[in-house]
Amino acid sequence: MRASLIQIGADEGESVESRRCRVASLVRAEAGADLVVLPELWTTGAFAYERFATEAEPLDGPTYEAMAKAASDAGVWLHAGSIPERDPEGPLYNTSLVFSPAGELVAAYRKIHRFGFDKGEAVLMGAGTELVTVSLPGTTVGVATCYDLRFPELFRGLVDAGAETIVVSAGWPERRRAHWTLLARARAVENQAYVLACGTAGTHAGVPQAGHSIVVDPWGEVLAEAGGGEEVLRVEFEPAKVGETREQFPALKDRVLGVAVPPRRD
Ligand SMILES: O=C(O)CCC(=O)C(=O)O
Repeated sequence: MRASLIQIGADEGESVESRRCRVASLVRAEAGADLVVLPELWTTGAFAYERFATEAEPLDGPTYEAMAKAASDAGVWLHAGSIPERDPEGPLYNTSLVFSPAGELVAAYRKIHRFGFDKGEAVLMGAGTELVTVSLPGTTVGVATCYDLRFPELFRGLVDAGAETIVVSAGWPERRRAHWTLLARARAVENQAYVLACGTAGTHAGVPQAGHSIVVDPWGEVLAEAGGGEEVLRVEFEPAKVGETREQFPALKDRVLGVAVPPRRD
């Protein structure tokens, strides 16, 4: 399976409309790949909080239109990263969109773990409540977004739902780059799954981005890793390796569920 992770920047000097056109061309240029992945909130930048409301769009808005067309023009499965979604009946959501090679929207995932503690996304957006998987030929893909990477139970839930490849779309800051790499590898090892994690480049809203998009195999080996700037990270991987790894080293079968938790003593 050939995957291309398009690590772009979300610089304020570029309008959202021209970035959308640029990203659509980059996706089209990946014709021949099976799966193309974009980062989190690439229209606005994940830290450009004041732009979430002004640039929010309905699920079938301009980013949907452009990405559906780019996916079908290129004939690829496209994880189009996330948009600030405006739900007419609710709050904003940080929503990832996945398109088939025919340009149909096959999944929308509202980020479950919102980042920012008492500010930013955590207060400006609503939390998703549903795990999302998508069946691609040869592998089932689980969908996660940025801060979700810190929550192993979400990934285990995706594995329980059949995920063998987990795509993480992110806008991870440079300051915690070491966590990004470590957590991507940890999630791959503990779930014996491929992890394809696509971040952003450059700086937006004054926050330098880590870049370093990464693809990790089910044994925890790094198959490919980007640098810090804009880059298309291309990788070829073998989905059957998930089943082989799980069979040869069947740690997932040794899970002990429902262990009693003692009361806290503090
Ligand atoms: O967990 C982190 O360090 C970064 C998370 C983040 O930037 C996000 O979810 O937007």
